[in-house]
Amino acid sequence: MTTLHVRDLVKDFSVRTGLRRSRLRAVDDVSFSLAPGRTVALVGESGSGKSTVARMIARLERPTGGRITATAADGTEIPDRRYRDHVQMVFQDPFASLNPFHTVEHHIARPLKLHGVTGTAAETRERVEQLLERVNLHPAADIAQRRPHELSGGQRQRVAIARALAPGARVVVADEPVSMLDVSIRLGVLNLLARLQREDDLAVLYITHDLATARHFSDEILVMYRGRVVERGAADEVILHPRHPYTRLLASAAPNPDVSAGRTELLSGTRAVEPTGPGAAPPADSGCTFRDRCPQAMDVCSRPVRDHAVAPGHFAKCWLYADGTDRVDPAR
Ligand SMILES: Nc1ncnc2c1ncn2[C@@H]1O[C@H](COP(=O)(O)OP(=O)(O)OP(=O)(O)O)[C@@H](O)[C@H]1O
Repeated sequence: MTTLHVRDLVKDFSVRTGLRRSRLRAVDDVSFSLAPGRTVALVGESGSGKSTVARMIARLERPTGGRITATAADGTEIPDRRYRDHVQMVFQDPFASLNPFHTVEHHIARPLKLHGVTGTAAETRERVEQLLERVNLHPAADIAQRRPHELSGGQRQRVAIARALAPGARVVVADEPVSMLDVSIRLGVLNLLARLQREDDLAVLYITHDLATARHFSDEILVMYRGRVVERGAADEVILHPRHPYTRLLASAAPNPDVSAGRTELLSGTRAVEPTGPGAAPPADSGCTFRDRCPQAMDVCSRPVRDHAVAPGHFAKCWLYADGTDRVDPAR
């Protein structure tokens, strides 16, 4: 059992605008925990900082500030050298994440050997086949000898998932794991992740644009806008009763997220309300980052805003709720 703790995470990038260099705060003071058996969804439009959070968790980017730690069931911190045994990533693009020159077996055997999971060649081969069976790739012995171009996108993503599990990972960060796949196979891959999570009690961070699958596959949702988590709470609560004006805008731009309404709607995804580009984020601590687009902006919104409780376990980083009441939805 491994729990991931993300505390006060900040990432600044240096960006060139013409001849000048400026600082872009891509991730601004983000904190959350990923507990065993739980899925947290990180949602938001393009450029909100979701992938940067994922890349820092996967240690592909170094944080400018804050801390990411993993702890074992007894609360002791996992040492740096063992962090990658516990925390693994599934990337968006199954075509780019597998090396076209290597077989499936090579891709999965490598982490098994690197992380000391298996010793002999026979052991490794057996474990590779077990992992392929677990992700429903049959016949495993045959799939193991194929190269990525001989597999469909969905099969490749299953290989990527098997590879992530190979070191015995307990925390899986899935960054838009189905957005590049054919709509008809997305649900199968998400259901696979959900099953593996249940079986192994994994902690999963599911990064997506899609509010419908975020609601269906996660326990908790964090909504990011321009680097900040602007709303967080239980998945149903955030989707059915969004409080931050940005979440409301996202929800209104999304197809009906009622999962029972049917598979087509569940899979159709949300469109970005408006892409945010480099340099779009105002300087840190200069008030609400959404105020220039917010239909309910007030003078006070230029002042730094903290999380305000809007319901038990449900928070919005919004001045509308500063006095503890919901001025927008008084019925609740
Ligand atoms: N290496 C980099 N150098 C400079 N700016 C970067 C770099 N990586 C990301 N950014 C910027 O940081 C911001 C957040 O990007 P990020 O990719 O994390 O967003 P995202 O929410 O994951 O978007 P998408 O859904 O499109 O992947 C964007 O403005 C992006 O242009």
